[in-house]
Amino acid sequence: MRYHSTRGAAPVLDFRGATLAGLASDGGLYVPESWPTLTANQIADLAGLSYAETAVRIMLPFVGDTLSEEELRDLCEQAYGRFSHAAVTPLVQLDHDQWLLELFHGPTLAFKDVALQLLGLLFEKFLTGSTRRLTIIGATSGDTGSAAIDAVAGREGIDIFMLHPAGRVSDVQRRQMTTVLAPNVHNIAIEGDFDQAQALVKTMFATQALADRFSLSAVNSINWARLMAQVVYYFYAAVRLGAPGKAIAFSVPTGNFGDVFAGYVAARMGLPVERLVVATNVNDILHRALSSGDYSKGKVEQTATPSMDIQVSSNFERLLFDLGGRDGAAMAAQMRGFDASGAMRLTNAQQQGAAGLFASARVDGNDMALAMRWACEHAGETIDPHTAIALSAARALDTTAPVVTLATAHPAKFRDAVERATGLRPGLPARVGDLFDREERYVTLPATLAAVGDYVAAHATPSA
Ligand SMILES: Cc1ncc(COP(=O)(O)O)c(C=O)c1O
Ligand SMILES: N[C@@H](CCOP(=O)(O)O)C(=O)O
Repeated sequence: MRYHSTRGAAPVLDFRGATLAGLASDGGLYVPESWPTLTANQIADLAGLSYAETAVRIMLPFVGDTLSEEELRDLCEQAYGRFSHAAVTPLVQLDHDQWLLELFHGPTLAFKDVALQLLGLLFEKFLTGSTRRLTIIGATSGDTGSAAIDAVAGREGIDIFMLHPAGRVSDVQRRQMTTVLAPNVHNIAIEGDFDQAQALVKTMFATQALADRFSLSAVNSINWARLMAQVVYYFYAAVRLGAPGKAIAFSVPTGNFGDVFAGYVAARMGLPVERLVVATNVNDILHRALSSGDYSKGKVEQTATPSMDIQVSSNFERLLFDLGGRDGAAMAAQMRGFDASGAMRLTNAQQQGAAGLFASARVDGNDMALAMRWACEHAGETIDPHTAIALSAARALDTTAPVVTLATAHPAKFRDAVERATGLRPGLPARVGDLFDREERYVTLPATLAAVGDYVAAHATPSA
């Protein structure tokens, strides 16, 4: 399998190259040259397989010849062996047609572990026997940071620099990052919001002085391997609910558009997906884009769902590229316009293409709290605020298909918000039980390339 940049001007790479590069050198995002498809029989054959084996079947075509099937199986078994639930991503029934897909049974209690546990192992595998070192630069609104740090802490040949917006992540989220004291882990609180952190990461990739000296890589969902691993759970859940004989709808709490784009990939691969609901909080740029074609930035509002306090959704570019006829030059021009003005209009092809599969909803704090209370009172489930945003949208969806809400974080990560809405304060699971007794280490820096770039240059190890 070959990977092309959405902006058409970066080298075409294989899976290993795209994984190690993270972001394409022209500022675009790598996408597979075509979507592999599964027949109805191949989808039916997934029934009863373990999560790790399902992952091998779904990911093998994307990996191409960069790993053998046995090597991929070994990595999947290691990655998903660290989850605390035997089903890895279990389904929980809430109502006759409403389901939760619990994605938070990994080491850091959010859906990011599903992909990042595997990505850490892929980095290690691809670096074995090479003198190349990786300098990973990432931005987090709370969950990617801890999952990425857990996946690479202490690994040979890797330094990780993780930028989070100071004061805008929950205490549990911050401590899950800043109490990891391995020497290759560098936490930076930036004086700004997530969009500024993400923009800084992309600017550092484009800064020659850094790119020439360090082999930069990404752990955010700009890295294709992240999304590839997330496609798996759409198949795993849908097959358990009757696919390929039945179409399933998914409601996805959305910020950077990575998780829901993985659902789009599953649909392109042949999974019968009735609808993908893009559920946003009041930072609703994606809801406006999908409902009216207006993709224009507003100011980032701070909410009880901090991981979704995002206005610029990196992976939306992948969708627009695919729906717009895969024209790299046109995509580059559209993104240049957006970077310059903070706004763009979707083309007719992009808007109509999206309308065939996606629905969207903007859910405010009040409806989020109502959904949390409904889950508690109706089904005895305590859910986190991000999941509640998607559940609220799922319950409003007009469909006869089963609706699966992606439960993206453990409620204990957002204990204050859960308590405010339901009166219940979730306890921290045993695996992170001593979080508040651990020492923290991080620096706080202004959100400028000069400050953060200098810090990275001073603390990273140059690549051989
Ligand atoms: C708990 C939680 N839910 C939802 C999201 C949004 O997912 P995405 O950025 O893939 O759209 C995030 C952040 O990525 C998150 O941490
Ligand atoms: N919500 C994310 C933001 C980064 O998203 P990613 O999926 O692109 O890594 C977070 O929690 O950090």
